[in-house]
Amino acid sequence: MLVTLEGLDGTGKTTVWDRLRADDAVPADTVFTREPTESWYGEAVQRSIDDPDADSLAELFLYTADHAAHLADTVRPALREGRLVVSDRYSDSRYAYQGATLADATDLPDPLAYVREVHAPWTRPPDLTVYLDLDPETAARRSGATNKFETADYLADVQTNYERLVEDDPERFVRVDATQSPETVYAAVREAILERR
Ligand SMILES: Nc1ncnc2c1ncn2[C@@H]1O[C@H](COP(=O)(O)OP(=O)(O)O)[C@@H](O)[C@H]1O
Ligand SMILES: Cc1cn([C@H]2C[C@H](O)[C@@H](COP(=O)(O)OP(=O)(O)O)O2)c(=O)[nH]c1=O
Repeated sequence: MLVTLEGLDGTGKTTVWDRLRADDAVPADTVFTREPTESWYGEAVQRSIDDPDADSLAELFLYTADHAAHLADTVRPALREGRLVVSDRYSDSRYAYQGATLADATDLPDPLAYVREVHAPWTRPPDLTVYLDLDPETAARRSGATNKFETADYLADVQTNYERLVEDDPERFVRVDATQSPETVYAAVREAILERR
């Protein structure tokens, strides 16, 4: 089963992901992974994140290349072995974030739909996506605004895109209110994952 953690920067995804790793109720052979990855593709993505002048379309394809390699070398092999895979960010991050960036930078009529179309023929959709729901102002504050994506204005557009993704696929998503304490958020995520397994 493929579980993904999604939400704006600063919503607590990595906090939850770390706690899951230490949870005895989670199968010991679970694969914990993330996007951007630690590979050289992920390093190329990181260079683009750090470049305020990066071309938005080029950036989409860097993230997408990282996703393709991640699927081939980590996600698909683990799923073939019947293991649980938990990814801190996955393709919905591209649909939501690059959907927002490309809306500003290009004349694409529906950037979110375009990014989904690019993925559709070859990606592996998650079985369950936990969406950590938080207002853009708190998200920007918690994330410390350390990169170009972490401004409340931009995150508001990203949030609108996430809402559209949830609306289009309500059965895949479980929404968790990320304004709650870390303990309460974790308990809700844990229950959602263990229930579906
Ligand atoms: N439920 C929560 N309430 C308040 N602060 C939180 C909560 N979860 C995480 N944090 C804090 O918010 C910051 C961002 O958390 P992090 O897990 O790195 O988010 P993300 O991976 O979604 O960017 C960290 O300082 C973390 O300790
Ligand atoms: C995976 C992914 C991340 N991002 C962005 C979101 C983050 O601002 C940045 C780095 O991701 P990440 O390291 O997960 O940030 P955080 O822990 O703060 O949530 O890359 C995209 O724009 N598209 C993508 O496909």
